[in-house]
Amino acid sequence: MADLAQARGVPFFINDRVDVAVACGADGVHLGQGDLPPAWAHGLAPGLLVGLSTHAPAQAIAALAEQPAYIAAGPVYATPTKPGRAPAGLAYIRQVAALRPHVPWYAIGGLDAGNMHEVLSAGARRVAVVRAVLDARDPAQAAAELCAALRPGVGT
Ligand SMILES: Cc1ncc(COP(=O)(O)OP(=O)(O)O)c(N)n1
Ligand SMILES: Cc1nc(C(=O)O)sc1CCOP(=O)(O)O
Repeated sequence: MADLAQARGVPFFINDRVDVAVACGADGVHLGQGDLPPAWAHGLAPGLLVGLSTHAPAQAIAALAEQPAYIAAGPVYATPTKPGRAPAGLAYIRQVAALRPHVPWYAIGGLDAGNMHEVLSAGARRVAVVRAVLDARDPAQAAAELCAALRPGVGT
């Protein structure tokens, strides 16, 4: 996977596991609130990029102080991919946008081409999705529709 991503110029992140990220030559590791603290990841693997999940304004502020490569903000909507996790809502997206993060940030959770305009209106410019692509009958078509919804007017 690392080789495939590198050949296409796509950053390759491993979820949760710093050791696996280092072992496979990944560009970075994604850490949730219950995972290894980001400072530990930086200490254990100084060259490794670190992405961070956040679910509330205080977490976003703390995450942005940890030299992240990016942060994720969500879940915007309740999603079966994260059962039991309370939605942070569009209000949280507005709050993160108001922080004017100095690194890329991604809205996540319950997003698809049909509701993309809502997170765009709330200030997000990047999104991460699971079901919108993985559950689609035609994942390539679904990805193209997401790109079109994310950048209205581009390519039309
Ligand atoms: C951008 C992005 N967000 C979330 C994840 C994975 O998150 P997960 O480990 O399922 O949950 P958290 O504990 O991080 O909230 C990811 N890989 N990338
Ligand atoms: C992996 C993940 N992280 C979230 C967070 O809020 O940090 S929500 C989420 C699930 C996203 O899946 P779907 O696009 O199917 O809703």
